[in-house]
Amino acid sequence: MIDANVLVIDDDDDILLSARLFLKQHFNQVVTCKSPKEINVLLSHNEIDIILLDMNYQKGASNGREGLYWLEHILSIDKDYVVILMTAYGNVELAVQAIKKGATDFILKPWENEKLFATLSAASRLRQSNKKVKKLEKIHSSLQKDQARQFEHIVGNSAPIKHLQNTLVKVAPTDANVLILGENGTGKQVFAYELHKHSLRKNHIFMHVDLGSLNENLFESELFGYAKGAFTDAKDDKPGRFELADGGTIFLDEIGNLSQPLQAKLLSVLQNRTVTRLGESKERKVNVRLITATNMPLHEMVTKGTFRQDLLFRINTVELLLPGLAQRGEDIILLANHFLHSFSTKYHKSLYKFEAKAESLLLGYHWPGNVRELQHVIERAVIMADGMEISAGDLQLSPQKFGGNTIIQPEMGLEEMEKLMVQKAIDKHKGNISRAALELGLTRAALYRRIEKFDL
Ligand SMILES: Nc1ncnc2c1ncn2[C@@H]1O[C@H](COP(=O)(O)OP(=O)(O)OP(=O)(O)O)[C@@H](O)[C@H]1O
Repeated sequence: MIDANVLVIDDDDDILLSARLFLKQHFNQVVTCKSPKEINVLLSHNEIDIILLDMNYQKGASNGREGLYWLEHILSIDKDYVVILMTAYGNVELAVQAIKKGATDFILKPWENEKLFATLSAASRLRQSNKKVKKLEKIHSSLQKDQARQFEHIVGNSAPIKHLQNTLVKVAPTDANVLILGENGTGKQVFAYELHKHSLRKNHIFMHVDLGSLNENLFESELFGYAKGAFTDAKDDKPGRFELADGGTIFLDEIGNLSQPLQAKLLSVLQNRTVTRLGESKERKVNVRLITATNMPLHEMVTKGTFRQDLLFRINTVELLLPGLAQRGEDIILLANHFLHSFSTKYHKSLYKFEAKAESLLLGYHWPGNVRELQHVIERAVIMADGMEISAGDLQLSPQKFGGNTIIQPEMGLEEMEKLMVQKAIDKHKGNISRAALELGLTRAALYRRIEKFDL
């Protein structure tokens, strides 16, 4: 039994009866009707997959014009309907014309049952694959929407973030290969997606591949695909991520984790702009924009010989270095408020601000896990908090967790803490105001104002 529903439209009762008797043995559901005028109602009430359509309805008519008219009508309702026309010998040319207009096939009357079955089962396979494609298109577009929602925009007002955003706007539409460097949780993925969103490929796919999660065996089959029979489990042909990303952007995350042999394989794909599926010799052209990211020191790794210099040169036409959160002082409260509002909505709370003590704590913390850690801290605090404000206690940041040799304590006031951070940055950079300002996420002028204010 084939899992497809067939609609047969013909003005001849005998034809309808014999079609129904035969098709019922092979197809899920068979609906018949005498007049094409009922098409709208029938299609809106039944899940029809295949339509078997006669070409002439009015008495004595043989020019097939009605069939063409109803064919167009059906395809205007949904272009993915599979329509098969029924025609007498003399009308074969007309049937060919109908195929040009979008019919899938035609069958000659009187039909042989075997031929009718073969035509309809091929049609049902086509319908199934049309449905699959539609479903995948839907998944794709909803994934893209999800991604867009998840990374609505880059939150940040500090000098380094503004500088990065300026660079991003210039680089995004160029198709240049971009390497994003930065510690864990600094927003490398957010920036990669933002680059895609501002590129000329924005309406195509953004394919994120976490290279860190692919072992030596999976790397090639996942990235370049395989042919049926290439290995024991290869039951079907499968395109790799590069082919799937064709026309769009491929984001290779954790590129610093690649072993030397895999670096060589990747380099050859990037140089030739073609991939070869495992078990095949055919080279397939791929047109992708490449963005890579890592938290590993790639330049140092090149010096040590653990990362190929030629691969680095291939991927780093433009480099973006994302600063750690602790070096973007100004952004901490901005991001914290951003997360506060989104988690408040998610957990149906009416929290709208942080108590002053809580803000001081956030500013003084070391943030080794960067923005991701801040996001988790705020999520937990929103869940724990009572009332309208997040208190210092809700944050659950213990003094021991404050990094380095800092002497910042949670009970300090905001001003005191700010003064200490400014002093620390100036000491660390041995009085170099530009570098200290960059670390604090301030302009030089803003840092000078604070130096004056705190009499440093
Ligand atoms: N500037 C930002 N604005 C808004 N959200 C941000 C920003 N930076 C990071 N985030 C959020 O912080 C989390 C971590 O960011 P992301 O995954 O991009 O970091 P990453 O550097 O790619 O991390 P990893 O190296 O661990 O893969 C994400 O949930 C992201 O949405």
